[in-house]
Parts: sequence; C-alpha cells; structure tokens
Amino acid sequence: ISEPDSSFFLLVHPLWQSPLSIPGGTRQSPINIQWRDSVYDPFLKPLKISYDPSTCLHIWNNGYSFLVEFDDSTDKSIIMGGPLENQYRLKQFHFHWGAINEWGSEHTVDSKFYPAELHLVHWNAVVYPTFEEAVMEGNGLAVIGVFLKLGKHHEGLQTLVDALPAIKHKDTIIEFDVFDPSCLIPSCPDYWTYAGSLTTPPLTESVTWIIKKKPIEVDENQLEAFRMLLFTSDGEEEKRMVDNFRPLQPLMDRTVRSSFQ
Ligand SMILES: COc1ccc(C[C@@]2(O)NC(=S)NC2=O)c(OC)c1
Ligand SMILES: [Zn+2]
Repeated sequence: ISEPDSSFFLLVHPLWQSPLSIPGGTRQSPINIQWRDSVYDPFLKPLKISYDPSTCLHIWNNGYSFLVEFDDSTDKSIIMGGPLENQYRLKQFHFHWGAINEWGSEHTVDSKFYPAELHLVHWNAVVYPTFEEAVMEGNGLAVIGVFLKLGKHHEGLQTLVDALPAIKHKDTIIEFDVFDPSCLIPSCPDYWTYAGSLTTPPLTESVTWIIKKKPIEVDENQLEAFRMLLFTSDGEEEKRMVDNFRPLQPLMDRTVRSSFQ
C-alpha cells in the first residue's frame, strides 16, 4: 500500500482495540482538512502565544508518546486570541509520528499525511479549576497542531532529541529545565480551526483545534530519533514507538474555518 486509509488501520492497527470513535461522538479528531472546503472567517483574531521557558518541568515517555510537561499553576505560559474566548494555560506538548516518512501525522491536509505532528495542549483555567475538569468540557482545551515535514535540521527540536535516549522505555522521565516551545511553532500566523476531541481515550470532545497551515522542517535523523523510543517498559519485549496516531474521523456537521484567505 502506498498510503494507509482508515480501513487499513481498522483491520490491522495494533493500537486500536478500543472503539475508533466514541458511540454518539459528533466532534471527533483527527480529521482531514480539505483546504477548499475551509471557510475564511475575517473575525478570527491572530493567535497570541506567550510562554515562559522556566515553566518547563520534565520530559517523559508515557508509553504512547513522549511529552514535555509545564508548571501550569500560574498564567506564566498562555495562549489567547485566535478562536478562543479566554486565555488557556500550557500544560504539555507531545508528538505523533509514523514508522516511515509517508505517514505519521494525525490530521491530514487534502488527504496528505505529514511524517509527524506536534500537539501543544492548553486548558481553560479561567473557567475550570483543574485540567481534569477542563478535559470534560466543550471549551476546556485548546490544542495547537503543528505539522513536521522532512527538510533541514531543526535546532530547537534537537534539544528534545538529545534527551530521548534517556527516556527510551515507558515510564522513564528526566528533568528538563528550560525550554521555549514557541521555537517549534512556525512564524506564519495562518491556521485552521475546528471543534474536536482528544485523539486517545477518553476521546472527550473538549478540544478547540488550532492547526498551523505551515509545517516546521526537521531532518531524517531527528525523525529517526522519535522512532527509537519504545512503547514498552524496561525488561519487556521491545516494541518500537511508531504509528502512534489515531485514524481519521468523520467530519459530520462541522466546518473548518481558516484565519487566512
Ligand atoms: C485525560 O486527558 C488527556 C488524555 C490524553 C491526552 C492525549 C491526546 O489524546 N490528546 C491529544 S490532543 N493528543 C493525544 O494523544 C490528553 O491530551 C490533551 C489529555
Ligand atoms: Zn496528540
């Protein structure tokens, strides 16, 4: 097969024992973004991003991806504007990627997969007292999605890549002092936005997605470093951490808006 389609993953993908979408789900993620069907919304504001690099805590392998977590006890690292009515606090970021460069992203653009996708996860601390509660609410989370494409070496990403050998196995963690995730976000302000969900259980429909139009470029060695991680714990039979993305979900009664014409 040149490119996986949902039937491929429905049949053989090892990660998906659970239902592929929650029964009655009307706003599931990820989706294909058909560029020509997206609707320009002139009322969408520019997204404002202000992260404090000192809020970075640690990087760890949770057995499905690797994530960098932030101190979200204050409003030091936040986003606002864009499609958002409140400001949202940065909680963590993580990635999804494939075994080969032909696929790996969760969202697709005109049915094209990218080799990987970054998710920067934020929660609405203005309205909800805890992240756990925000996860259950329609306007609880805001996730910035950034596509990764094969190209030149990415200096900022290399800091993360250098830490990966230390978190090869599930449930391994290392301290991460200072990191500014805005170095992973393209400077081009253009994005798509739509109402969606988490892409792993509990699959709750609580995410305002903000998908950057422009990808960042990373090199082959950096993608290969992701693929050296393991789903499995130390001592278990090794399973490479690859293809940790959910199959595409139906758009149903949703419109994808664009911040650009
Ligand atoms: C209980 O709260 C959760 C659970 C899982 C995730 C991870 C994920 O499902 N969500 C996105 S986005 N990508 C993913 O893989 C989460 O992230 C906000 C929050
Ligand atoms: Zn994700």
